[in-house]
Amino acid sequence: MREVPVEQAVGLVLAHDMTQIVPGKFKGAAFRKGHVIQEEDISRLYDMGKRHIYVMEIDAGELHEDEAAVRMATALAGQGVLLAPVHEGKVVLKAATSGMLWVDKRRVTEMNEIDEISIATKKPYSHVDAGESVAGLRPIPLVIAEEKIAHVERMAREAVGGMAMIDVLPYKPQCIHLVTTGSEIASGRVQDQSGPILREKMARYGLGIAQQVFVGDDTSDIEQAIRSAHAAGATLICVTGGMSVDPDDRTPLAIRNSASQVVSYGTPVLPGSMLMLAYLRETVIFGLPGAVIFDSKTSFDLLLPRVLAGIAITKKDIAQLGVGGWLNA
Ligand SMILES: Nc1nc2c(c(=O)[nH]1)N[C@H]1C(S)=C(S)[C@@H](COP(=O)(O)OP(=O)(O)OC[C@H]3O[C@@H](n4cnc5c(N)ncnc54)[C@H](O)[C@@H]3O)O[C@H]1N2
Ligand code: MOO
Repeated sequence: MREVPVEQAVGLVLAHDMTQIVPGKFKGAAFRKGHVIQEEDISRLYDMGKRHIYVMEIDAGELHEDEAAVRMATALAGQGVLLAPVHEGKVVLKAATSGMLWVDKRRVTEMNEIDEISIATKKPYSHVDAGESVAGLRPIPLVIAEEKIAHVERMAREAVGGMAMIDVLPYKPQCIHLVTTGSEIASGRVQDQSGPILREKMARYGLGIAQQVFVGDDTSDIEQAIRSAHAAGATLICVTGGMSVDPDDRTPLAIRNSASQVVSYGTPVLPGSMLMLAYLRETVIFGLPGAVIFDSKTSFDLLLPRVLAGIAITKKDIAQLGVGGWLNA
C-alpha cells in the first residue's frame, strides 16, 4: 500500500472501500476496493474530504482483476460470443446470435483447476437466445499472477476444429418433416397432438415444419413415409408414436429398415427413454416416444440443439446424457 495525493492517483488501484455519507441522502461505498481511479473521480474524492488515498501496488508479473478478466474472456470467446464490459473483476459472455452453446468442456475444466481461476458456463449443447448470458468468468483475487492468465491463454490457443473454448453456433437451415404414426390418429379417433407440440417447439428455435404425414401402424407404410420425406429434401424427420413394446409398435423397425445408420434405440434419460436416433445419409431421423408429446422436457430437448447446429451425435454422446439425465423433479 502507498499513500498518494488524490490528483496523482488517476490510473492507480484503490486499496480499500471508501464510504461516502451525504446526510439524509446516501451512505455507502462510493468506491470499491480494487477500483481504478478515473479523472472524473477526483472531484468526488475532494467532496468526500480526501486529499490523499491509499493505492495498491501491482508489481511486474501481476495483473489487476479487471485486466485479467478481460484477457481471459478474450481468449475464451469464439464465434457468436460478445464480451460485456468488465465489472468488479468479472466479465460476462453473451450470445451474439441464437443457437447452440458450445463449450470445450475438457479444457475449461483444466483451466478451472488452475488456482484462483473461475470460469462458469451454462450447460454445453443447450439452446441460447441472442443477448442471453452464456458464461461469467473472473480471477478470484484482486491481483493475480500474470502467469496464470497466460496459462489460460495458451490453453485456449490449443483449441481444435475451428471452435474456441466457448462459441454460440447458429442453427443450419432445416427442412423438417413429421411422420405421425398410430391407427388411432390416422383414423381420427384421437386428435393429433404431436403436430402442434413439435410445431411450437421448433418455433422456439425459429424453425417451421415443412410437412406432416399421417400413417397407421404398418411397418412398410412408415418406412415409405420416411423415404418419401428424405426424397423430398427433409434434413430432419421426426417420427412419433409406436416406440415401445406393444405388438402394434412398429416405428423402431421401420426406422431401422430405412436408415443408413442407427446411432441408438433408447437413451439414458427419463422422460424420453424410448427415443431413437438414426441417420439416412445426412438426414437425421428421430423416433420420438410418447413422453415427447406429454412432458415439457425430455431426451429430445437435450439432443435437438446439437442436431440443429449440424453436430453429429454418437452413441457415446447419448451415453453421457445418463448422469444428470433424470429430468423430473
Ligand atoms: N411394458 C412396457 N410399457 C411401456 C414401455 C416399455 O418399454 N415397456 N414404455 C413406456 C414409454 S417410455 C412410453 S413413452 C409409452 C408409449 O410410447 P409410444 O411411443 O410407444 O407411444 P404410443 O403407444 O404410440 O402412444 C401412447 C399414447 O399416446 C397417444 N398418442 C400417440 N401419438 C399421439 C399423437 N400424435 N397425438 C395424440 N396422442 C398420441 C396414443 O394414442 C396412446 O394413448 O409406453 C410406455 N409403456
Ligand atoms: O420413452 Mo418414454 O418417452 O420415457 O416416457
